[in-house]
Amino acid sequence: MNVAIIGTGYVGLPTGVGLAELGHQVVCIDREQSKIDALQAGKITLYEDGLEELFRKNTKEKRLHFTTSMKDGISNAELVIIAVGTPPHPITKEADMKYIHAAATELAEHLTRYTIIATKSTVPVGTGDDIEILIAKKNPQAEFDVVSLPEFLREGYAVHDFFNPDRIIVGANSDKAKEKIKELYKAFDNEIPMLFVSRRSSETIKYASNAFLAMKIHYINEMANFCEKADANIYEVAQGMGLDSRIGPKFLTPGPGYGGSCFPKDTLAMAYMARQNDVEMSLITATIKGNDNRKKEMAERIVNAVKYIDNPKIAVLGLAFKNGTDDCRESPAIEIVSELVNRKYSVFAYDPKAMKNAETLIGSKITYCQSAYEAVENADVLAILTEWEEFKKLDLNKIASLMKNKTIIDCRNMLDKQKALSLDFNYQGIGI
Ligand SMILES: NC(=O)c1ccc[n+]([C@@H]2O[C@H](COP(=O)([O-])OP(=O)(O)OC[C@H]3O[C@@H](n4cnc5c(N)ncnc54)[C@H](O)[C@@H]3O)[C@@H](O)[C@H]2O)c1
Ligand SMILES: O=c1ccn([C@@H]2O[C@H](COP(=O)(O)OP(=O)(O)O[C@H]3O[C@H](CO)[C@@H](O)[C@H](O)[C@H]3O)[C@@H](O)[C@H]2O)c(=O)[nH]1
Repeated sequence: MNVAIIGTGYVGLPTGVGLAELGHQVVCIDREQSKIDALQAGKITLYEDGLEELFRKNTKEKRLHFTTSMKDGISNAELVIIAVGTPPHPITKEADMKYIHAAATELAEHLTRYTIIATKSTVPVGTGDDIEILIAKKNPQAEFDVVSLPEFLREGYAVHDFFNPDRIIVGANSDKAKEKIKELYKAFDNEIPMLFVSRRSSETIKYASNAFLAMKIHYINEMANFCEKADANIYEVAQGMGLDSRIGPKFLTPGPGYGGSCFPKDTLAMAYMARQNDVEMSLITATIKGNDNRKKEMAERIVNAVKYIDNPKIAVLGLAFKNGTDDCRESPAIEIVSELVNRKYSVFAYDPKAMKNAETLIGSKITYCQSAYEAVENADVLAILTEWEEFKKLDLNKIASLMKNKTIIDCRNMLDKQKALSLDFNYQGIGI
């Protein structure tokens, strides 16, 4: 099938690569010239495990193409996937639809035959209806169906999740459109559950899922606070809870709060939609507030460790919003570091993948180090903010010999608490 994807970012690129690998002819369109130039030159523009290899293979086998031209991309497509950003509106915090509306308007004039327009972007309920109106207005002759095809991939696992999704949700109001989406995923051989629902239900499923997962994290973070006071262990508690199949073991890992480009913005957007529809969603509102407080609490823990020291040095390990990605959007680590910088503390940070992106957000207000050990040298406190596997393997003896004052605030429980205590560290983990 000839597929065009508008928006070649964290969703658009892995989706394009994945669909090409399934055998489709894919054109990825982006308005950012430098991104398309790089991709055309064979340079991958974001880090995702396993992506580069498949990108190279499918480009070489001529199933994957890149362009900035909407005309070149759309005019041959049977299916157009919209994967542009839907960031929070700066004032209302609802999903800002300017990129979606622009994409729909720009694509409309190039529709030359029956085409499916599928939204993979996370979009508010009713967006499919708006897109229909925009396209029909711009190109009254166009024959098309608008489908909601929400994306559930996780950053860092984009390739894995593309090929092994828990489910494919299809919000389609016509049988022709349903058949086309079935054809798109034919290579999965019916092994992935595909749920056909109304377009509005599909749009809601995406927000309902993300808000629920965010709430689960907030819940376990509050439970971790309780465990710290009650001398219980959050991992034992989470394991015990997770054995109940109604609860499940996933998304019960405590930390410094959830971040990323999805949960923070999608919970805000869901809360906005609830207000618009005059529906109370107290759990979502409490989750948003609790998660904001969580990051402040973590910054406070670090400050408390150094507040009586003259010109303390703070070492930070991890800047990405989670492991496996270079993405720092809405990263709890960035918010915590920014709070420390605002309070004029000297921060020395290291992240295996995200330093370049972190620098675009924090600038030169902190020192970027080439390794974890360089960051901890002469430090008065070490704060671990991202759950990179390599932090688990750090040599605590070496850290003890490098630090000036031996305090660790381990917001991801990466280090061995007992070992740290035996080496006379003042060690604070989360919920343990
Ligand atoms: N990042 C994730 O893990 C993830 C997962 C599931 C769903 N989503 C949703 O998918 C959408 C995209 O997210 P993302 O993280 O990939 O965003 P992104 O910012 O990484 O990528 C969006 C791309 O769209 C391009 N773009 C914007 N308007 C355009 C236009 N009119 N024509 C051509 N290109 C245009 C931008 O230049 C950018 O490269 C969002 O709605 C997000 O909520 C994201
Ligand atoms: O038990 C957990 C799980 C996650 N997190 C944090 O939660 C955030 C989000 O993590 P994750 O869900 O793995 O990353 P995303 O890539 O943001 O993926 C989420 O957001 C995407 C965009 O909508 C969806 O497609 C995915 O299904 C959904 O998991 C990160 O800060 C994690 O550190 C925790 O603190 N504890």
